Amino acid sequence: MTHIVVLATGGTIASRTGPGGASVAADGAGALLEAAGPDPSVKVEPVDVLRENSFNLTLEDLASIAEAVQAQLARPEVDGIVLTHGTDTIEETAFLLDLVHADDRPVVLTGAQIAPDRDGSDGPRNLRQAIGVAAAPEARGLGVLVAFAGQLFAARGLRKAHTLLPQPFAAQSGGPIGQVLDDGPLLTARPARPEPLPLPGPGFGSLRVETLTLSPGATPELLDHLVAQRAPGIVLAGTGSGNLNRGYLRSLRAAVDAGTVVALSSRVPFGPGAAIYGSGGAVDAIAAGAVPATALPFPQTRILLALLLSRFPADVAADRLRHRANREKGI
Ligand SMILES: NC(=O)C[C@H](N)C(=O)O
Repeated sequence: MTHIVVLATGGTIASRTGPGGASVAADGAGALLEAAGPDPSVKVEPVDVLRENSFNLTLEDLASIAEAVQAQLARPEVDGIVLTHGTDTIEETAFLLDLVHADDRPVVLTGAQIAPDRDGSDGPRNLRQAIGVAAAPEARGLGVLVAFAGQLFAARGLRKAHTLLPQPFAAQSGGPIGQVLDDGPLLTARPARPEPLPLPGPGFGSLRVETLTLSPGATPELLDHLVAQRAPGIVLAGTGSGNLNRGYLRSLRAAVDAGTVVALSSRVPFGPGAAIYGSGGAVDAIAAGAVPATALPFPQTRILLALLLSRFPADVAADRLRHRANREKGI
């Protein structure tokens, strides 16, 4: 019988209302499976990894989740993995798992927008559907996926695009790769996937890789501060297709000279970055030494940069980032 492991990490799918009325992660994998109901065609094994709302997760937690997934994939009897997770940062965890995934067996993330003790909870159905995807032969070889509200997304390019709607997710470019029906996935696309990277290095959990978002009047003082603190990596979420402003350029040059890897991304949720503008825009930022990351959303650019910096010296990490985060290079 197909054997699926369900790893639980918390999130709204596991949250219960506390005495003050606020929702907090509480349920473990066993309770989630009980709520989802039995599927006689699949053997499902519950495993608890963490019990956190995903806004509390650290890079160290993400590394632990990656290790937990690897430990399950090391078991030949396991056919697929489901990971339950808060929706706030599912795009980061799913992407990290996808970057290091070197296996045909599916890893499918899911969660909920409405907690199990609130009216209309979507968790049990999402979990049942995610198990159906993880058990489906056609999901093999697709890497790490997110099954949510009847749709299936590739991890790469995923965005949480709505705070509260039952379907909070969207793809940065394109759309979902299929639907999730109650009897399994209906695929309409196959995600292109680059070669897997090594698992996070020992320093990953404590790496200071920060994101700065550009906006009218934004000053480079926070960038200067991070460089003074010796942050090894910074992601700039520029306006539009990845623009800074004239006042940022000098600090950016100083950051790059100090050995900080600065990735240039965009604060816009959809569409690729592009080097079009001078006068403080992306053309000048790249000339000043920022590494363009045009084909990834900025939260995922940060995860890729942190993973690379945990494994390679800064110059190699910058080079790899350039090759892996730009659509001109294929993916
Ligand atoms: N819907 C959710 O899961 C959101 C929740 N705040 C979390 O990410 O843990």
